[in-house]
Amino acid sequence: MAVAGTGVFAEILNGEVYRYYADGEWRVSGSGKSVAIVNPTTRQTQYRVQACTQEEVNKVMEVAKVAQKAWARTPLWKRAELLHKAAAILKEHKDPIAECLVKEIAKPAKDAISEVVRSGDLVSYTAEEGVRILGEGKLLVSDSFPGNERNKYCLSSKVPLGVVLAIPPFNYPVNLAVSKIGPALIAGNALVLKPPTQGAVAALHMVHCFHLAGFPKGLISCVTGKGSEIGDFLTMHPGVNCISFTGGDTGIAISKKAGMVPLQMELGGKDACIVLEDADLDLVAANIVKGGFSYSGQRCTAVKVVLIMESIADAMVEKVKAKLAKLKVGPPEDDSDITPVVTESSANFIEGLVMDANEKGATFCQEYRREGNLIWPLLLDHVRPDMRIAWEEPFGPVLPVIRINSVEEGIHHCNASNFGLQGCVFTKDINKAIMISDAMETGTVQINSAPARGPDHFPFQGLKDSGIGSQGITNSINMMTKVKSTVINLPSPSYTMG
Ligand SMILES: NC(=O)C1=CN([C@@H]2O[C@H](COP(=O)(O)OP(=O)(O)OC[C@H]3O[C@@H](n4cnc5c(N)ncnc54)[C@H](OP(=O)(O)O)[C@@H]3O)[C@@H](O)[C@H]2O)C=CC1
Ligand SMILES: O=C(O)[C@H](O)COP(=O)(O)O
Repeated sequence: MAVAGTGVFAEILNGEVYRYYADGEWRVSGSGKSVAIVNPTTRQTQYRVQACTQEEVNKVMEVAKVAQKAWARTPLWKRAELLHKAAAILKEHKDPIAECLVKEIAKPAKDAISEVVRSGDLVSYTAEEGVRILGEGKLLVSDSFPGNERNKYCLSSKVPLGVVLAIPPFNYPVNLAVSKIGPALIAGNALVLKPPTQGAVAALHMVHCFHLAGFPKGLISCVTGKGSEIGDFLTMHPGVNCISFTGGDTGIAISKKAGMVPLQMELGGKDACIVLEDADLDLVAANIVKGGFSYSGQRCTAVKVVLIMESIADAMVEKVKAKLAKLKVGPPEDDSDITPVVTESSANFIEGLVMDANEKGATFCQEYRREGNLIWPLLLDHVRPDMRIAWEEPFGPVLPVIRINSVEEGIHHCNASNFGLQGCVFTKDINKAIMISDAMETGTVQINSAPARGPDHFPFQGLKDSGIGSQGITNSINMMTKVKSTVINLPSPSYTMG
């Protein structure tokens, strides 16, 4: 397994501390401080990154603004060419980047590799999509509006915003970074990345792939440091023209602090899985286990509450229990299905929800078991709305089952949530499925499959507290542009072929 910080990546490491990236160079912060990244499995410090200063952020923003002007004059095909290069380098070096994901966020080795490959594919698709949708504009003629002659032509096109600030979360520090970086760059913007602390080194390796591809100096920067320390300075910086954020309710706070800039927010979720009496229970069980427990439930699109008709609940619970018993629990290096959650505080939060459910009488389908940050998969049955886990997002391998006696009850619970990211419904009746999908107040509804963001060109959006705007490659590109109109005024009306 290629080692992080070696080979082509050697220059990003300065002794024990990874450098930050600014003005086309790998640098050591003047703060003289660094941030520890604790391996969730060993609970020992694995890596360290720079704690960048506000002065360094100011410099990065200044340089980004200048670089962006030159970049906006770079032909679309050249922008796309560089993105394809970066994608290829990313995939070529998937092993050391995947190793960082294993060590920083305890992502199972196989999932870590697929995150990097998926990211390369996302960057390439973005390059192609950007050339298509940014290569065309709109022509409007004045006489389509009542009272006008055809003496005005309006040419409108999509132009860059300026400097995009990208802030991805720990659970996809590469994929949810490039899902912002690619669209920003193809649209002609500069990009400042603030990676999550847990996942920062994987992100720095990813940034180096863009550096190796030959992007202009200063166009891409990556500043590291705790979000709680440097985050507000970044999101309220006057040099920022757009913020693309993925994470928890931090995003809600950011949306209240940010200036007059476009916001793309992908936040938490409480994705409901509604199961009707005619559902294929083997399909349901497989999707509940995959959807609820992949990456130990640390996915915003994870199944977070099962709303199942009472008459089939016992049978479904038995099937899920049998599958959960077969999951491998252990370190990410061994490709375990269930690995330690990302931090001790996360594990403590999950435990709090479990204890609350226990005090209020939920049925434990397995013994609750935790060793350090490792929590064994747990299905809680007969969960009631007075239990915190009915509403809160554990972001861990714990799944509540609420038994319902009507579809309306299921839809009501789904819509009573403050979240509105995704949901899913299992039934053989497609008419019912469509009606339920229409009734669920979520950005996406999956019919007969667990929620998922991928494939990455699908629109992906959260309603209510789950987000602002829409991701997915095309929507992200469009969101990172604004419209410019140029109106040609003719001396007199002119009608072609007239
Ligand atoms: N909708 C979606 O697609 C996703 C949603 N999520 C949600 O995020 C949560 C877990 O992810 P997690 O990474 O812990 O989320 P957080 O909101 O804690 O962090 C997300 C990012 O924001 C940064 N950050 C923290 N504080 C600030 C601040 N004041 N200003 C600017 N940036 C800041 C973090 O940096 P640092 O790490 O240094 O604190 C990190 O890079 C869950 O609620 C989950 O549902 C997660 C992934 C995807
Ligand atoms: O942030 C997340 O958790 C991701 O958006 C989920 O992506 P996935 O559904 O493709 O795992």
